[in-house]
Amino acid sequence: MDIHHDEWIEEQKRVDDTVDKVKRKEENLKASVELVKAEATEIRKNFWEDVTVNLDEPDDVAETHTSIRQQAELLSERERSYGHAEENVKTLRRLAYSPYFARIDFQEADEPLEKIYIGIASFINEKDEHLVYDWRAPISSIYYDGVPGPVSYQTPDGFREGEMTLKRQFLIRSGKIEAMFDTGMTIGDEMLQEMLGEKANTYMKNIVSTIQEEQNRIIRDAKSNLLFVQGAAGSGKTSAALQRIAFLLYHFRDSLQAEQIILFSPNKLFNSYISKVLPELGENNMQQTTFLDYAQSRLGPAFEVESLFEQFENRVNDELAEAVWRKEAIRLKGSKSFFNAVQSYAENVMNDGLMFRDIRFRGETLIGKETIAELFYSYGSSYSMPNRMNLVAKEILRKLAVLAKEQEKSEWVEAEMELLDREDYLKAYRHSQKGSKKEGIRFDSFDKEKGFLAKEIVNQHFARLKRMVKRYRFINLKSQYMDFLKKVPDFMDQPLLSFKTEEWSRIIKHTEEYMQKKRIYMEDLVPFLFLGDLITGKRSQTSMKHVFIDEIQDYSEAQLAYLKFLFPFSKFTMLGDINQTIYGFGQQNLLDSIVKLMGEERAEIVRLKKSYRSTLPITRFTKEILKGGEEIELFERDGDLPIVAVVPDKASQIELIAKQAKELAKESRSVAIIGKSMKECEEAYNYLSEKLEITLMGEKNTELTEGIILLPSYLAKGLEFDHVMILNASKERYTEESERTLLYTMCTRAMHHLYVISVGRPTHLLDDVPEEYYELRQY
Ligand SMILES: Nc1ncnc2c1ncn2[C@@H]1O[C@H](COP(=O)(O)OP(=O)(O)OP(=O)(O)O)[C@@H](O)[C@H]1O
Repeated sequence: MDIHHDEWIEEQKRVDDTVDKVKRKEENLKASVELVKAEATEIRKNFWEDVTVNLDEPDDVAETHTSIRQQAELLSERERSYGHAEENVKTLRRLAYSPYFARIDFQEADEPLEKIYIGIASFINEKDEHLVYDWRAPISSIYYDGVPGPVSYQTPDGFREGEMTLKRQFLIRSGKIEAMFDTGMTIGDEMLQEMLGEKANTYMKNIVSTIQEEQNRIIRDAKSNLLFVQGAAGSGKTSAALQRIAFLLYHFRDSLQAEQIILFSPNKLFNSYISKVLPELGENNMQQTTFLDYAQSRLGPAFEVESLFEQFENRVNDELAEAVWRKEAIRLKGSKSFFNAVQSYAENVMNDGLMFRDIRFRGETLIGKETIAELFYSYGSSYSMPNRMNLVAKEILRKLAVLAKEQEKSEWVEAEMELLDREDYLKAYRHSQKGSKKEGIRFDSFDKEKGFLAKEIVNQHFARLKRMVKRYRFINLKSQYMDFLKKVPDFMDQPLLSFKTEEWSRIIKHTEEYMQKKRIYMEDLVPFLFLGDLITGKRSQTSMKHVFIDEIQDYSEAQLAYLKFLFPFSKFTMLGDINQTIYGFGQQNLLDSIVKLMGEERAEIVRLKKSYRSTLPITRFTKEILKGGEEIELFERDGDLPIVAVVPDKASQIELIAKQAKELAKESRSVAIIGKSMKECEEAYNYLSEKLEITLMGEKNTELTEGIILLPSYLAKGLEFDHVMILNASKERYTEESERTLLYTMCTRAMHHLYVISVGRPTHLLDDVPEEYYELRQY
């Protein structure tokens, strides 16, 4: 809709006026930030002068303690308000750049017309008038949900109704209106076109100005315990999830902190890719992790989890014998029945069969595993598991104290005492002074000195044992898990899928061998940790209020069940696309199994069908790679046809990529060459790096690099690039039907240009794509 020139001038005047006020406030705030900063520095500098330190009498010690605490509190209060004020300055700076992106005119019956301007944060003038409303304020919801005409929105005091007489969108940069549209639609396409036509960045941007109606449902849902979003590639799942976090932090600002929200993302690159969205909206980032990292932290140093890289490479490089048996093992160990079997088994061993370790010292058994087992079973099953283990640990520690005493007289202690050098001796001596009320205590007899030193030596050696006991390391979890694997058919509520006994024994053998190397397969991670948690009674994370899981289609049922177990009181938001499965757990009815697993009554399902990331020709092409991709809706954005380039050999592939990538890089800093596996990428890198400036992204990389990058499919998950080139999508390279979703995921990373290169005949997965949807180039 055309907007009259006068009106444009009027609006620009209002922008100028708002920016002016924002800048003035920023200046004032900056001055007070400096003041608070100076105060904090002063307190820190004079910390010890301003506290009363006197340790003569117990009363003085208490007073000193209080004085230090008060001073520390004062300091942290100042530092907090400094941090807070600095955040506000940053928000004001962003508002000065672009104060708002929308205006709606709203009229309630018998009330004057209100002009509501909406931006990334609210801005109030000295007369307490809202010059800008936060996009999350209740009234702003009309902008996202409604079209001009009768509208209503919910406030904490109930519904308000009225008429929206105007809906206007702005694109403002550096205080200048660059574009302005009046729209009769929910969110006008012109604005969206503007946004989507922009170039990719190494960081994701926020979408507050153009949130779509169905995305808004995800963002503003404050009620559901389980919110499940099934959305096509590029439909804005991740974007909506992040805006949702910002919304929740605003809506529940008195009761919800960013640390009480955790997001599980597919890999570390993705973590950094999304890390700026919330800070840009003036919010702190939630906790962010990958399932692997999270699990590794629960596992501790005893085992190292198979990396993302190994997991994928082992499976896709079919020449590895491992690929064959693992597919089935992964399916089984990731099933809910298997997870349930862990629980039944754990209940069973509460009565009999728990495995312990001897507590050994200097090659001898101090407390035998049988003794520990006896001790454990002496506490009946009426004790809760955490209590029972706690009591066992206490009893072991008590026994250790007695044994330590006995050790003091042993020969090895004498021998060590003789070997003590002056340094060690002094250390022991100083230690003897610790906690002593009278300073300057002396070893007044040789025996006393000897006795003391002996005790010190034994204590030092026993400290490690005590630590292990406190961490329940007397439980032999590894053997227990192996025992479980052997007995699992007895605990499953359905037969072991297609396994024959000897096949199952082979899997157990492989698992054991791997664990002997202190490694653990990804599919063993959940059953192993869960078994450990049930046996030790480890607590789950009850304080987490929201758990977000992105790329849910790559989670097994067991992983999901485990997350539910870990976060029993959390609300879950899950985002996924069954068409982007790359690990192939084969969950066809992902949604059904999730709802069943989570057992949620208040479950909400939102489907996002429209794909925004790519140009229309790219989406049309990628949609055809899928069987049953009809559900995906195209967003009208012009662009070139994708190119399928057939080259005769690998050397010509390298030549072509080098040439094309150089061309593309001239107009964009975001060019990605995506290979199926890392092995393939490394191979290409060896040649390409001689011809052009290129970065190979590996598992260790935690940040996306600008320019031309080379990365394997599983690291490209969730990311997007202006231009994408797919490495060798040939008939030989993509043979299996199950790789359809993998190829789809890779191709859908492209925003503006897509090149699929094939050495020889392209994969059959492209057979159904109509010829007119791409340009075929034979080299
Ligand atoms: N309402 C919107 N306004 C502007 N841009 C949008 C909107 N929704 C999505 N986008 C853009 O579309 C692209 C894809 O979004 P996003 O990565 O959130 O999708 P996704 O569903 O998580 O994708 P995938 O599953 O393929 O990883 C991003 O560039 C995002 O900025």
